[in-house]
Amino acid sequence: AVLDVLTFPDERLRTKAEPVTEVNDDIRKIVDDMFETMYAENGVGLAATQVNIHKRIVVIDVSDNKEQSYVLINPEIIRKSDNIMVNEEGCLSVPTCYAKVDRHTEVTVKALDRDGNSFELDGEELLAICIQHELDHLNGVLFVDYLSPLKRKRIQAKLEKEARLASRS
Ligand SMILES: O=C(O)C[C@@H](Cc1ccccc1)C(=O)SCC(=O)c1ccccc1
Ligand SMILES: [Zn+2]
Repeated sequence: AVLDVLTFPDERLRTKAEPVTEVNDDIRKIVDDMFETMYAENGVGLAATQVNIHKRIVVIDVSDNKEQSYVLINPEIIRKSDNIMVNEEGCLSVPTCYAKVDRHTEVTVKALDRDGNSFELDGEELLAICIQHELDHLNGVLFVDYLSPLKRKRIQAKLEKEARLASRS
């Protein structure tokens, strides 16, 4: 099922997700729903926090033919490059807003897959950015937190105004 994505400044996006204790069919159903939601929203990643499920689960597919998808359960970054790159980021939970964010150019993440097997994934460029962006979500961190308070306020005001207008129509 396509799930509802929480939007900033919804406080539930600030929840710290809990580790998954057992990778079972319930977890696999959440993973399937998260992929369906991510593809429906044209995202390249999605964290369970964004669909109000506070478990450490992330789905990613940065491929352009939807052939290279990853499931990251209880993900941890175990290596990251010293060099940093700046990219304009968006977020399915902060619609219509984009801003420059610093990220490590390369990261290695250790996680469990959908069968509960441990694996390591080495990401560069967009995959590295996405891994860092999604793991932030699991810790209640949004890319707008890296901006100046003034910029963050402007984004909050813009989204709250859009939400008011949307609720009236
Ligand atoms: O809100 C999310 O977590 C999804 C978000 C993750 C993200 C990945 C990489 C950079 C910034 C944010 C997105 O998928 S936003 C859509 C997007 O960034 C993108 C879509 C198509 C091609 C390339 C990037
Ligand atoms: Zn996001």
